[in-house]
Amino acid sequence: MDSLLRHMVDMTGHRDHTMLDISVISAVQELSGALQTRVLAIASVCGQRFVRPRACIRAGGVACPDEAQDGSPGEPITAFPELAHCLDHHDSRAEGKGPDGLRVLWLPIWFGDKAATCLEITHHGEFTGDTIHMISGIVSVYRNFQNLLDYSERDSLTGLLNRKTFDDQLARMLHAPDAGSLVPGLPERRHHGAEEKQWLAVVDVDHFKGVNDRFGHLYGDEVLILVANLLQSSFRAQDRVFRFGGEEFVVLLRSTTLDNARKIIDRFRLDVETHEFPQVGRVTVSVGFTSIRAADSPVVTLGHADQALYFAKANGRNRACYYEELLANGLLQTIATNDTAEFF
Ligand SMILES: Nc1nc2c(ncn2[C@@H]2O[C@H](COP(=O)(O)OP(=O)(O)OP(=O)(O)O)[C@@H](O)[C@H]2O)c(=O)[nH]1
Repeated sequence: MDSLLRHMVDMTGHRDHTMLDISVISAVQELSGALQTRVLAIASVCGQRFVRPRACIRAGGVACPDEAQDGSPGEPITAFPELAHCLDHHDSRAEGKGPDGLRVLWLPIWFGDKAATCLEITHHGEFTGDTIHMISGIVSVYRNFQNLLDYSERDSLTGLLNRKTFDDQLARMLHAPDAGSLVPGLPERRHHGAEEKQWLAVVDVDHFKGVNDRFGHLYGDEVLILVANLLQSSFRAQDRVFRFGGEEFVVLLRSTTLDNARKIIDRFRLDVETHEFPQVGRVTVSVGFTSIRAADSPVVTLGHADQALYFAKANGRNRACYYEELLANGLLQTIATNDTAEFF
């Protein structure tokens, strides 16, 4: 009992998903006497489900697969038939027996009808009812705590990531390889001769004050929610979309060429322009975007995209402007930036 309490205190003391994962698998590993415990991430890429280990503990040591080393979405779900069946039937757990006689228990972490995470426990012998009961209890605490962490990282109106998580996500993106091109069975998206980079785009709703003034804040909020939905459907799963506050959004685009970044951003701009917003009608957005260089601080990169955004605003709105191009054409000038200055 002491040991269980100690683990509960440890699990609920973290404010970071990776540390929470490690403390959960440490608890399960020790309390169930398992051979191996893993946290598996379940992701859907181009309609296919993949399973990727996010954290793993084996024989007393923690080994955490590093995103920087492993950009692949993982193994296809077909390699885990019992888990696939369990997910399809919304079951709380699945058990399997390996060719070596080892028993495996999978416990998906359900949020409504979605499970993006699963615990996998490998054991010498059969799992007793008591062990399953104890692990299920830990999974419930894990789920509640993951929920709390998610809540603190997301904007309550749109459900997008909030500003607080931006620096962390930017660092992850800079250090992770191109996940999209590593999907097994799918053609690589690389373009011969064209350089793939990471991109940052700042999106701002045009004349949004006018929307609030004419239709009221409730309709203004509705516009923000619909723009957030269009952002999420326009960009890929490996990109990241944030609401920075007010009517301003930021997108991190992972590993693509300038031509593609332009196309994706412009397709989104057009999606907004052609969307029929209830009551409000037509809404447009302006976008400023720039390439992300590891040498630049987040503040400098945001400043560049922001300069391009202001250019778009000052030159007709409802357009996407590329910072480096404006600079090369003499339409913008480099601004000496104090790295510690707050742009937003
Ligand atoms: N409904 C709603 N309005 C918000 C929210 N956050 C900020 N706003 C409003 O967004 C408006 C932003 O207006 P401005 O910064 O003047 O910009 P704009 O009218 O969009 O004009 P341009 O950006 O120059 O095209 C302000 O009226 C804010 O009150 C929110 O969460 N909900």
